[in-house]
Amino acid sequence: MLRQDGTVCSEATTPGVQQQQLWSLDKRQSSGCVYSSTHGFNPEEIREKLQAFPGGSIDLLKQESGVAVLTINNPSRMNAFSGSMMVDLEERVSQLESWTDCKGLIVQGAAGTFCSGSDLNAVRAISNPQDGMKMCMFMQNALTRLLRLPLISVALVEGRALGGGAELTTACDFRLLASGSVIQFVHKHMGLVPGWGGAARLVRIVGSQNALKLLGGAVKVDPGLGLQIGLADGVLEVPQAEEGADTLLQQAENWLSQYTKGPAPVIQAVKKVVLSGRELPLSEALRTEKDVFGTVWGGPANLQALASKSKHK
Ligand SMILES: CC[C@@H](C(=O)O)C(=O)SCCNC(=O)CCNC(=O)[C@H](O)C(C)(C)COP(=O)(O)OP(=O)(O)OC[C@H]1O[C@@H](n2cnc3c(N)ncnc32)[C@H](O)[C@@H]1OP(=O)(O)O
Repeated sequence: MLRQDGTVCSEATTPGVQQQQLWSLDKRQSSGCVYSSTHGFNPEEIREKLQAFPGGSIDLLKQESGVAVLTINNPSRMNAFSGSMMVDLEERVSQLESWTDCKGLIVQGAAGTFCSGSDLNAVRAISNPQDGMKMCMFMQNALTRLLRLPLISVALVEGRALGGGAELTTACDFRLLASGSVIQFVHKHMGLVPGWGGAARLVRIVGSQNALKLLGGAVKVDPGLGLQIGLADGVLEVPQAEEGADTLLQQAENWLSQYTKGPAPVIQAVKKVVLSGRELPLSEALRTEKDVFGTVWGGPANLQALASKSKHK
């Protein structure tokens, strides 16, 4: 399925799907539409419905460094996702898919907290099964595309990441937790289970036993537990008021820089080969790795490295 920006959405990412359905290499990016018209999914229809629930924004800052910052910005609602913010998120992901110099992404919340999930006012208004499923498919598409961006992403969790907010953290490659923060899959308290893809991704991050505990017990994951089970990849200290201390965002950028140092095409290729290794059956993953290898072999970065090595006789 061809999106407006020319990228291709796969019909489905079922095992055995051909590599070109997962991404179009000439577009140098992965695509991640899980649902399309064949699943009865009409994105225009759900976008219109979601736009009826305004409030807040998803702000994107693309930096010269190749690292972007995406901010969930609805502080009066603890950064809960209004309907219009869900549409905003899809748009920002499309912008990132078209950013050829991308290397990294930090996802954060505004005003000292991460995200408290869906806006409950919107949830009440679309609580019928049909609309709920459409919102679910819309957000699964958006978050799958987010995770499949050819860059290295990290969720910077300060304060609380609840419900859909907890699911959003799993749609990033890594999670950095500020001291005192909590990730909590509160869905059970709502008589729900994750619907934005958070359960499927959580099992792949922490394993099915830990995922069952976190979902079944609506467990509050603090930085210590997060490190212990692998949901947290690092813990950041909330800076005191003293002058000159690095902000949490600066700390997160410093942490991420160890993985985004180098030419953008090489960083993008690294993410693509890991993506295919994670999502494709072995033979297809090997073929994809060969294709991605071909995009960097003999490329500028490779030739420059060879030239510099040739001096070390
Ligand atoms: C697929 C998952 C998805 C879904 O099923 O669609 C979900 O995510 S369901 C929603 C899951 N989220 C929650 O259940 C969290 C609800 N919020 C809270 O539990 C608390 O607000 C808090 C986040 C723990 C913060 O508590 P506290 O510090 O006491 O502040 P307040 O509760 O007073 O919140 C301040 C302000 O923010 C509003 N708020 C907070 N969360 C949401 C939300 N998810 N939707 C809408 N509004 C939210 C809260 O109502 C307060 O507003 P005012 O009363 O107008 O001040």
